[in-house]
Amino acid sequence: MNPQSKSKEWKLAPGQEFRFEVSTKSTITVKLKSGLAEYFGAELGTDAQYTFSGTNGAIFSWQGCVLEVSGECQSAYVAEETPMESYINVHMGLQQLRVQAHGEAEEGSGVAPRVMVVGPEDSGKTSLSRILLNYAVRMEETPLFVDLDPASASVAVPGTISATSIGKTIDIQDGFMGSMAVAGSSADHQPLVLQYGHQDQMENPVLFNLLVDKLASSIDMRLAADRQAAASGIIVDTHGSTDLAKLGFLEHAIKALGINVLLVVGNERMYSHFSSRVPTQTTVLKLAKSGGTVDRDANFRHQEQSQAIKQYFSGTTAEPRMSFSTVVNFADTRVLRVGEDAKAPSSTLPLGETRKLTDTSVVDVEIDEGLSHSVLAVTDVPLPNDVELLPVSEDVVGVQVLGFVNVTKVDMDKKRLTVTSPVPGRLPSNILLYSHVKWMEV
Ligand SMILES: Nc1ncnc2c1ncn2[C@@H]1O[C@H](COP(=O)(O)OP(=O)(O)OP(=O)(O)O)[C@@H](O)[C@H]1O
Repeated sequence: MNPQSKSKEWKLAPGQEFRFEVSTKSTITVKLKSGLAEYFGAELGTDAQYTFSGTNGAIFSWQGCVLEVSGECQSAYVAEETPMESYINVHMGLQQLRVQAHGEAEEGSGVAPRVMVVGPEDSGKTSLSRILLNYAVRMEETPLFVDLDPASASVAVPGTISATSIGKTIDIQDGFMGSMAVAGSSADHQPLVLQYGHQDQMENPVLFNLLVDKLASSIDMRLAADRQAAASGIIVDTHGSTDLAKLGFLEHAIKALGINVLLVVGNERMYSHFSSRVPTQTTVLKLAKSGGTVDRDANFRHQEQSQAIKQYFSGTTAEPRMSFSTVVNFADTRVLRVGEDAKAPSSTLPLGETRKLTDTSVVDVEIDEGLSHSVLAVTDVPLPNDVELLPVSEDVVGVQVLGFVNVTKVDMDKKRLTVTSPVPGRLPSNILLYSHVKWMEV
């Protein structure tokens, strides 16, 4: 531990990095006094000051700089060794592909980089994705960020997968969600978000892979309509695991998303595994893990997830947002869930009835207190003419999510639900998609 309570100057020589850990109970402020520096690839402004709380981070300088840091860090030090040279080399290789793809975009024949970052937990995959996206944006590219990690969804709430066009560097303080808040409501920049409803792919592997396929075809459609954006390529962040059972999800996604560059961070075994399994057109590169990455325990991860959901409903430090309460009658609302009852043992079925449900069947969720604090997805799925019928699974599975609501009250006497939403007014549809993710404002 190296507690830093007072304001202190940190001098970085070229190629050095200031690493810090700040608990959720304290806040630090960082100012760039002189020179140039970047936070996971996004340049720090000279007049700006940045605050961090409940975060581990690193400020790197290619040219050298002086930083002024005030507040208490759990740990703070300057590192001389970083993998940034190898990361910028990867960026330059990707940028060459983009330049060729832009040149050929008119004919539509350029092969843009479709990059996936894989590796163990806490190996720095999200940080590397962020660096590569920021470097691309600084070259005036508009890459698509694809987040396939439902446990620590960066762009939306946990339990989802998404694809987002990155048109400006990722917000230094507030991360991907901060960038989303600023991106506003321009349709082309709206993230494509699909509700999975679990944080672990193993909960419903069939559904997870199906959602990846649906996301991949939505991405293809979006990029087919914008060849310049297509030439900027995609960068895919993934869940961290070396578990063989989970590598199959990555192999599936590599094929579905047409990945042509696979970056394996900090794991020889995964590198060897994928080298012999990816399609021939996919280049597999091995990259070192940064010595700065911090192993987060379950408690820290839980706090980060709560923080992400809070950010969704209440905005970011830079752009706080109001949330609005809406009351809906049970009778006017359907909460649908995909697949789970398929796991009920056959013995629980009525005599003579055979199982008809599959992992992607749509089932009604009974509205009762069990829904309290649930984070439900808002859709525009139409209700069938006969209200007794369930919407067909094609309408529900992989449908683009419009937003989320948080169930704050279930009134069983009055048969009413109170939900909060970052958007005022009535819900666009009375069909909500269930998730196991729960959250309560504290
Ligand atoms: N160079 C660095 N210096 C200090 N902290 C860092 C550095 N690189 C990454 N971190 C921190 O280490 C933690 C793990 O990094 P990151 O989230 O990028 O890993 P990951 O592999 O994506 O994790 P996951 O297991 O969730 O997939 C994060 O808190 C991140 O902010």
